[in-house]
Amino acid sequence: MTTLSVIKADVGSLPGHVKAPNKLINEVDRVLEEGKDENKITDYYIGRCGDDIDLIMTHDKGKNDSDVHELAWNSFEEATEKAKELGLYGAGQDLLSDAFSGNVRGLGPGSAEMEFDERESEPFLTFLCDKTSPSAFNLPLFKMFGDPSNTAGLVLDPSLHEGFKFTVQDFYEGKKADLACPEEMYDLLALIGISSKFAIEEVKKKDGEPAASVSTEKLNLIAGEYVGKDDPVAVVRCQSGYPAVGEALEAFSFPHLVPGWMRGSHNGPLMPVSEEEATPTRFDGPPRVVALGFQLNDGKLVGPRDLFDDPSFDETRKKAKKAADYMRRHGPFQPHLLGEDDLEYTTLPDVQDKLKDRFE
Ligand SMILES: O=P(O)(O)OC[C@H]1O[C@](O)(COP(=O)(O)O)[C@@H](O)[C@@H]1O
Ligand SMILES: [Mg+2]
Repeated sequence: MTTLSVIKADVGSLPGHVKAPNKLINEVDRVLEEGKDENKITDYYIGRCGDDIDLIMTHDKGKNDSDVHELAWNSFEEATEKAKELGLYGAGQDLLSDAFSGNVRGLGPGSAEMEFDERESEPFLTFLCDKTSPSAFNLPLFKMFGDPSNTAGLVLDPSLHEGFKFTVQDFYEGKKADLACPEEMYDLLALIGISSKFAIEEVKKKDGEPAASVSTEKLNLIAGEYVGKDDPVAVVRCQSGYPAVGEALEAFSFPHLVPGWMRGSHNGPLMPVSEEEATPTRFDGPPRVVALGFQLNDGKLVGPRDLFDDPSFDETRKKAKKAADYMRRHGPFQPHLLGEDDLEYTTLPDVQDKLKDRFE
């Protein structure tokens, strides 16, 4: 069996929250290379989206393996030291604990993992986001795995025709439910449309084979205060029984509104960009998503191909820029400003606290 572990964290960037510089990537690279030499992991690629560093790792140790998670944690710690040395902004921001214990879950970094027997040919995609929340994947994952107007294979290909199972997480209650699509599509949509409360955590085939996995850690809920956005990652298997690469990418052709952007407090369009252009600038955004495509070959990573680095996504980017203009015109008003539930873990309640006594 091969395990795919994508573990990410923001441990410092420049200037402000724009981009994790190469000097941090070099630190992470050194630690992962050592881990590879010591057979802790089989292979790795270091991706980047804005101020977030995304470790795409393969191994045979299963999900939540403490050696693999510790390796990721150590690499982020080394990068934090470098960030401090360079005086970068937000050095060590997502390392919410002083020490590693067992697994990165609950300690700050986000992780999306899946374990499977490699098919004869195993294409998969990783989607890396900045300035948004895990629920940003609700709409595109529904489109990929549940919507025949996006994924033609759901209608045309007998190996997809059965549909998929979605695991939905209520991130305030910490509980999960499995819903089958197409049978329970309306129930599924009744939940995942509420992006302030529910996030898709996994998608599986009806026989339980993994299809997609999302990092659903909510940093603010872990820390109990605003400590930056969760900036999630997702892994999606493609072809032969799964959405084709182009069907998975098509789900991002509409720049839908997602929570995040400036101060994690605004709705804005999710803009698909190349790794090179994953540098959120305007109003710290708009929120970005990068798509890296790989083939797995006996646990080794072949690739990546930077998939949104393509003119067919120019119109989406244009639309995102128009939507960004339109949303910005609302200034501090909703619906540009997030709904009340989402704002609870931002810095706004501190301001509102001061005004409590003014109400009679
Ligand atoms: O100035 P501070 O305290 O870092 O907080 C504001 C910053 O937080 C952010 O929301 C952080 O974004 P990230 O989650 O990508 O780190 C930025 O938009 C904003 O500049
Ligand atoms: Mg970020």
